[in-house]
Amino acid sequence: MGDLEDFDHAFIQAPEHRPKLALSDADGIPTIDLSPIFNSVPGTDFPHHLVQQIASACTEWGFFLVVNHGVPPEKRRRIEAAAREFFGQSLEEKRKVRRNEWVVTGYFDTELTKNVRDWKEVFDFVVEDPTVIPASSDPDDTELTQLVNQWPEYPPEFGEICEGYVEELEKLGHKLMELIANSLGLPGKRFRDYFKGQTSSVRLNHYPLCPSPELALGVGRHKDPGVLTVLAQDDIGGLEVRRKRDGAWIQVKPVPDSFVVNVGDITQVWSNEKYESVEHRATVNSKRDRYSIAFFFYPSHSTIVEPLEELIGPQNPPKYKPYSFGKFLASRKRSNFKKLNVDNIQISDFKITT
Ligand SMILES: O=C(O)CCC(=O)C(=O)O
Ligand SMILES: [Fe+2]
Repeated sequence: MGDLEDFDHAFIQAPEHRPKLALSDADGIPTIDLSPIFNSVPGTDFPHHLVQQIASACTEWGFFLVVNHGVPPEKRRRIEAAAREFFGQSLEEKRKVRRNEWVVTGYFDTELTKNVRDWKEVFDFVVEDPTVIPASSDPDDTELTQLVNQWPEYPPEFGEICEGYVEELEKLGHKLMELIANSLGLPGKRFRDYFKGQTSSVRLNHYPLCPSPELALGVGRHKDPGVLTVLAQDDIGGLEVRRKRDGAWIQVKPVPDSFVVNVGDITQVWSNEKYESVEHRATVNSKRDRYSIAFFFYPSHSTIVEPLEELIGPQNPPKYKPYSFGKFLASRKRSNFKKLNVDNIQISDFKITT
């Protein structure tokens, strides 16, 4: 991206999607203190007030911040430093671990979100190495394939640092899902088995300085397709969330040592829309570049995603048809390369319309 001379038209958002000065909502995105979960007796439900906070954050915003989350600060600092070292290299070096048609992990700097280019460069890795997913999106094809990581030579120990971070994020992800389960009136371990053979991944984002931040976005508006996303953002700011109440874009102010959590599309389906996956985007700026690290918590490829049976009934019929998460992933992966001029597969494709 650094080799851009003039402002490339591929990055220009349609006027209605260009970032305006986002509102800040003083009592906006809630901050939730997770310390009670480390003090509660294993095997018992979490304190009622904590579960209540999760329920209202998920219902009203689909987004919340967590503090006292149990992730050791040094593990976060190490991966943040490693990301800076990695992205600080020449494009030639970074492209040595470039994503390609066969290896979907590694470095990538030409992502399109809704067919407009994002002002960013990323490095992706999978949590389970290898990760098993279907070879194709064809429902009759039972062949599987493996996603493997590719690690750069520099900085040294990059792979170990990333793995050390993810180990902690996975623990946090499970805790958050226990809280979400309780908040839906379900037992804490309700979601656990879906993650055996998880397809989770991590994306290191770098948003370079942008000469025309009013025309482009670091990431265009989108929803996350997984169960849950846990984001570490630096102190620059730029993440914006669509407020459910009125559709206004609200900034998520950086809070040191916090993580931003949002529920993804799978949680929307599982909860039969009690919780919704909310649109978000990232703006860029011309003064300071920005970094973030997203942990995408995804279930096993064999998961059939559908509204949970405990949450549906005659008064609350299922709003979605079951779909295979593996086939969904395979279809997304294919569209990354073919760049067909159609939207990615979405959960709305499985919505039951009455
Ligand atoms: O970097 C950010 O603030 C948001 C990133 C994001 O939404 C994503 O990677 O899915
Ligand atoms: Fe996202």
